[in-house]
Amino acid sequence: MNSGSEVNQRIARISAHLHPPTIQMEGSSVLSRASCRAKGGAPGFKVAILGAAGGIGQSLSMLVKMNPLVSVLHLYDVVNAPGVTADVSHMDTGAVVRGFLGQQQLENALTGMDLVIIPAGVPRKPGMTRDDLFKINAGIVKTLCEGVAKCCPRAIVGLISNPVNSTVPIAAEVFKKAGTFDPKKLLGVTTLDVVRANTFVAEVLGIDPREVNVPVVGGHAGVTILPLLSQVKPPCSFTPEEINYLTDRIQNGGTEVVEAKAGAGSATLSMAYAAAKFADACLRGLRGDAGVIECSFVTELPFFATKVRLGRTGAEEIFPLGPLNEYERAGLEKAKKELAESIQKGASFINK
Ligand SMILES: NC(=O)C1=CN([C@@H]2O[C@H](COP(=O)(O)OP(=O)(O)OC[C@H]3O[C@@H](n4cnc5c(N)ncnc54)[C@H](O)[C@@H]3O)[C@@H](O)[C@H]2O)C=CC1
Ligand SMILES: O=C([O-])CC(=O)C(=O)O
Repeated sequence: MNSGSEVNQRIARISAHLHPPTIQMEGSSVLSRASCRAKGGAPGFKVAILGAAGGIGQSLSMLVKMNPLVSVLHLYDVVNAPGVTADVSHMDTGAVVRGFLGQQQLENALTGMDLVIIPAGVPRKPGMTRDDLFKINAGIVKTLCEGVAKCCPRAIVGLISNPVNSTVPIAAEVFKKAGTFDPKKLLGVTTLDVVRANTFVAEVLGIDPREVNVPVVGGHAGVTILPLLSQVKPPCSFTPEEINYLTDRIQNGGTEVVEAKAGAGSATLSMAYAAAKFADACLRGLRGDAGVIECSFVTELPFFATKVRLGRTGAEEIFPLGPLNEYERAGLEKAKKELAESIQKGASFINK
């Protein structure tokens, strides 16, 4: 007969096999990475996602884990990081995944990163504007960017947290204060506006969205989102009704999702897809690929989403808007006015 303690020991041994310690949570006592032969270190880039357990963060973590350019993926959140890390780490793709939970692990999450994507923060509910999120998200972005300034000041930062028109200026001021500001490295993620514009234009034209490229400039809220329908590729023309319909749908795409979700948040899946595209473009730029061109909210001009060329040092070239028609020029004036207020609001949050 086995004694009770022998049985317990056998159960412990068996369960150690059933639950091998592969969840690489920072500071976890059950970890024994040292006992594994894999040491990481494969060629590739190191990417951190801050807010990885959220609606965007989870899908984005999965998509970034699938990117062959990524060798190390750090998943940070203030809740549920262990679960998401365990889950994503079982995918048989190259990137080594490590999880980080809570503020005391932020610095370890950020150290050595090449690219930091930030979808941390609260999303909208029906009836809210993106600006209504400022109160909560401004402080979250400030804290996370202070971490970036301290631990990976040379990383490219892709800011998703809303209101982007104000959170990017907040990040810029945090980096300026820390003496680490590099305008090439700070980008607001507006890719979802381009993704939506491509989809809606393709629908109107009856063509494949993968063949369409719509530049969307300005900012990321309402009238500040300015699709340049006169510069669509492949070249095409629209009726005035089509232009009104498309401009309105692209500018209000976020609200369309918020209302359809009826209180359960805002766009997460299409946003994760867009952010994964954005991250891939940044990494191709860092690798030195030629001709990586994306629309993104940059801090020069100052603060404006426009076409940029991504390279080894970030947004290396900012393209002019190109010829605008009268409709677009009027839209630009409206966008500039609202943008100026949002930028000012973000900057003065830091320089109060
Ligand atoms: N730029 C864009 O095009 C888009 C931006 N967004 C914005 O992205 C943000 C996130 O949206 P969802 O993922 O749907 O929200 P969510 O609520 O599902 O997830 C947010 C995550 O952030 C985490 N978080 C909160 N405070 C944090 C902190 N101090 N440090 C680290 N993580 C923290 C939460 O624990 C949560 O897991 C929102 O502000 C939303 O408005 C959403 C869609 C598109
Ligand atoms: O609309 C929102 O609140 C989320 C967002 O930025 C978008 O979907 O474009």
